[in-house]
Amino acid sequence: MSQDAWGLIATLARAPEAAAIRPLFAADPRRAERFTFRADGLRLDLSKTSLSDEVLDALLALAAARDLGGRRAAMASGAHINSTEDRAVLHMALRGAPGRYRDGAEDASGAVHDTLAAMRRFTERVHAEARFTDVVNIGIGGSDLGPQMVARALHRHDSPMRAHWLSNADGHAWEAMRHTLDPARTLVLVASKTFTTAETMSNAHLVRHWLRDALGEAGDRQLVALSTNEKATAAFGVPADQVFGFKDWVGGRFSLWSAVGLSVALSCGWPVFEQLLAGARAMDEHFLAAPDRENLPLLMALAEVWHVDGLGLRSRAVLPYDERLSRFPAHLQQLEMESLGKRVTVEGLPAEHGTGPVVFGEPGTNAQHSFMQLLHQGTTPVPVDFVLVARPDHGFPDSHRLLLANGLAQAEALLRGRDAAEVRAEMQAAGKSEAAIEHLLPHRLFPGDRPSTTILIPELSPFTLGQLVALYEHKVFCLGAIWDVNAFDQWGVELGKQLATAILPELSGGAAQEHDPSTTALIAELRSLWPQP
Ligand SMILES: O=P(O)(O)OC[C@H]1O[C@](O)(CO)[C@@H](O)[C@@H]1O
Repeated sequence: MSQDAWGLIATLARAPEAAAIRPLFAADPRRAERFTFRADGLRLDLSKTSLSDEVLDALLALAAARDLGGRRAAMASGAHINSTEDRAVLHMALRGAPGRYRDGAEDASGAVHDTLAAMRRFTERVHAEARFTDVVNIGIGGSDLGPQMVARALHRHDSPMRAHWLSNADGHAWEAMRHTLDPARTLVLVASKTFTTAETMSNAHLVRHWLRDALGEAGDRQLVALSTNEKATAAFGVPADQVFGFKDWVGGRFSLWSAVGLSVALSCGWPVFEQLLAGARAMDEHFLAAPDRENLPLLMALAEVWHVDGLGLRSRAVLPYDERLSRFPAHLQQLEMESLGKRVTVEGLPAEHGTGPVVFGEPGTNAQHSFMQLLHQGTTPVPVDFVLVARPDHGFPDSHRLLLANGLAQAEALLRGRDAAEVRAEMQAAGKSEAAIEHLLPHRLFPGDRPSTTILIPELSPFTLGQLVALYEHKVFCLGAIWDVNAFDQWGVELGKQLATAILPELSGGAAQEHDPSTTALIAELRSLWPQP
């Protein structure tokens, strides 16, 4: 059944005009309206893609053939859909009402609400005491990217605390940061689901040492752990009442809503964190209840299937036109590529279809002055997600108009392109000679018909950011279901970790191990350039 649906998509994609967008607008004056979808004030415009009614019907049939609805219900019911780790996938329970989601016999959201209450008490006490001005979050991957992205987006000049992010194993990061901090006024969060991640534990040791140097053993009172591994947090010396836990059914890249979000609550305030959860909850309810044809995460996923599998476009750019969302592309890189960068199906067979594309991005307008050249005139189209925010939170309306005009213009330019007649007329009007026109013409043409999606939110609030992030989380779920890959494991990160552990002693003078000749030579040269005792 799903083979037929894939077959139809392949047939539609082979049509000569399959990638064309402008003819679709020409044929349907209502296209913009008909391919725009909404959920609680968030607007998703898919009209600037080559999705036609026929293509969308075929994609919806594929989703049905893949039992998208049944798989979604399985996730919400706490079934162990993360089959390679034998775990449920219940990040929706982190923002659900008590009683809404179950983990076997347990009320999953109930347990979450106990932790939330403890996080709230802790946050409010820290703010009331006003002893700490700064919070350092030590973590990497999902224990850094999500909360960092959110806190950077929602922090204001009058927010309760400053936040700092220590993720890279590179000691230069801590070297640069420590001079900006007063140990007596700094709270340190060690965020790690496993509490074994090498980079995080290395940084945690550096920072604990710094606290103890300045404050003696009392420095440990300033350590807070956000982890599922209580034993390891105790062994590290974190006071038990400063450990905030979560369950193994929270994947790292989906964990910003859990205790891992404590840095958001501390730096931005508890009401901000609560509203963030409320926004995500609204998107969850939309995802669970909206019909397929109006279901925003599913529709975004279907557009991606069309681009990747139908049109062979293996990358996608994310351009938030809002400086506060500067880390949003980085968060999506992990969310999407760690989830969907898989080459075998859930059953372990070779994937028959293209899976996760390369995701990259930068905020606009900066992106326009770096990689947009390739998107406009490179040989392969790169679909773009534009994120626009209607109302700014500053008093510089001219800046905001300039920003929005650019975001809209980029999407328009990708779609309409620029043909020879237009370029020629422009150059003639500028007084160029015919020879110059002929010389420059090919360089100044834009093919157009390059797809983009525009997400418009009325303002960047904790609620709308919660909606936005959950929208992408559910899109990832849908793609995992359609491509038949486990979107919730990440075995691909293991090999490098193991090899690094083996190489480590060699860099401190240990016996040479067996490697490929290139690695052996590099280790030897490093040892001679930076000899270790
Ligand atoms: O929270 P932890 O256990 O330190 O893991 C950090 C990150 O490492 C990974 O396991 C692999 O990169 C991510 O999935 C995770 O977010």
